[in-house]
Amino acid sequence: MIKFDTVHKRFPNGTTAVHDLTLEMPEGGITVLVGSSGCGKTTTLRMVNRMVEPTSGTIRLAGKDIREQDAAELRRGIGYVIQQSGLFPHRTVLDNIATVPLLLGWGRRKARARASELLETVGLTAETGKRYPHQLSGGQQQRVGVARALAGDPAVLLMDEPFGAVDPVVRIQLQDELLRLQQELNKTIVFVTHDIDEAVRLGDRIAVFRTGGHLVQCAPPAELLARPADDFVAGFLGEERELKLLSLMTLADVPVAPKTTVRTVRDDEPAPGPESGPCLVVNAKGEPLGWREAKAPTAKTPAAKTPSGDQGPLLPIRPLRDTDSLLAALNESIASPAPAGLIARVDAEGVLKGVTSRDAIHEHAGRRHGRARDGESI
Ligand SMILES: Nc1ncnc2c1ncn2[C@@H]1O[C@H](COP(=O)(O)OP(=O)(O)OP(=O)(O)O)[C@@H](O)[C@H]1O
Repeated sequence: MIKFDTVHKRFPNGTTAVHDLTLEMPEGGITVLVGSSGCGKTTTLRMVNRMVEPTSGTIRLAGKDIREQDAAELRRGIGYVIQQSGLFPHRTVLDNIATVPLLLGWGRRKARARASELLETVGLTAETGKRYPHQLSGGQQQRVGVARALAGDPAVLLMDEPFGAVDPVVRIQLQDELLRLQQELNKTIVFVTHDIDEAVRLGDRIAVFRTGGHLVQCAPPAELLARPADDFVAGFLGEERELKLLSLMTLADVPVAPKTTVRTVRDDEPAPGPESGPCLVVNAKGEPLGWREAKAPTAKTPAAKTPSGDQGPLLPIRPLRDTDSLLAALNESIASPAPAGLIARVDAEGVLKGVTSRDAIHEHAGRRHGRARDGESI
C-alpha cells in the first residue's frame, strides 16, 4: 500500500532525519515505527501525507507516486492522529469529527450523521458530541481524534504517538479499541511510538530506526523478538525480550490435563479437609472461582467437622482460555497456590475443562521459543 524507495530527508539546516529509507507498509496492516528519540519516525510519517517533502527518493501510495497528487487532496484521503489530539478548541466534538466530510463536500446534515455514527464507533456517548474538547478527559480527546481521522473513510491512517499522553490503564483500553476497530475497518495504519510493548501489541510489522534516520530492521513482532538483527535492536527490545515473545504465543496447543487431576468442589459445598490440599472451587455452571486452601484443623474443630465457612479464604484466580497468552498463563501459574502451579483452563463459555501445570507451560514455552529462533512461525 505504502512503498518507500530510497527516501532521503535532509533539512535545510543540514540534519539528515531519514537516510535512504526503503520500506513497504502492507495494505490492511499496522506498521509501527519505533526507535530512539530523533531517529526520524515523525519525519517518515509526515512524508506520507506530504507535510514534509523528501529530498530524494520516491513514495508510492497504492502504486501511485504521491508527488503526482495534489497535496491537499492526498491529505483528505489520509487520516492523521497526533498525541495532543489536535482538536479545534472552539468547535464542538461533533463538528470536530465532521471536519473532513465537510471538506469533502458531503453537506452539513450527512457530515453530522457520519460524525454521530463515529462517536459511537469509538465508544463515546451522543451527549459527548455536544461538548467542547476542553470538557473531555485526555483519553476521550484521543478517541475523538481517532474518530475525526476516520471520518472521511480514508484507506490510510497515520498515528503519531496517539496514546502517549494518557495513563497506562487508559492507554491499554485505547490500544484494545484500536485493535477492535482495525478488525472491522482494515485500514493501512502507520503508527509511531516510543513504547516497545505498545509496538508488540499493535504491530503487524515493527520497523526499528536508529539515530541518523537509519532503518535497522523491519519484521513481524515475533521475528523481531526472536531474532533481533543486532545488539542495537536487542537492546531496544529490552531485557524481557523472551517474556515479550511469550505474550505473542497462545495456550492453544499446550496440553490440558483432565479436570479429575485436581479436586474440585462446588462453591455451595463444604471443602474437603486440609490433608487433601487446595481445591478448585467452581460455581453451579462449572466456572472456576478460585482455589481454597482448607484451614489446618484445631483441637476445637477437627478437620472432619470444619464447616465450609471456616475453611480458609477463597484465593481468586484468572481462568485461562486457549486464546490467552503463554505469558498470562505463566503469570497465573506463578501465583497459583495449587501443587505444581496448576492453572485452570476453561472453554469459550468460561466452563472448566481441565488444568495445566507450570512445568507444562515452561516446557512448551521453551520449545516454541526455540522454533521461533530457528525462524519457524510461532
Ligand atoms: N523542521 C526541521 N528542521 C530541522 N531539523 C528537523 C526538523 N524536523 C525534525 N528535525 C530533526 O530531524 C531529526 C528527526 O526528527 P523526528 O521528529 O523525525 O524524530 P523522531 O524519531 O520522531 O523523534 P521523537 O521520538 O523525539 O519524536 C531530529 O534530529 C530532529 O531534530
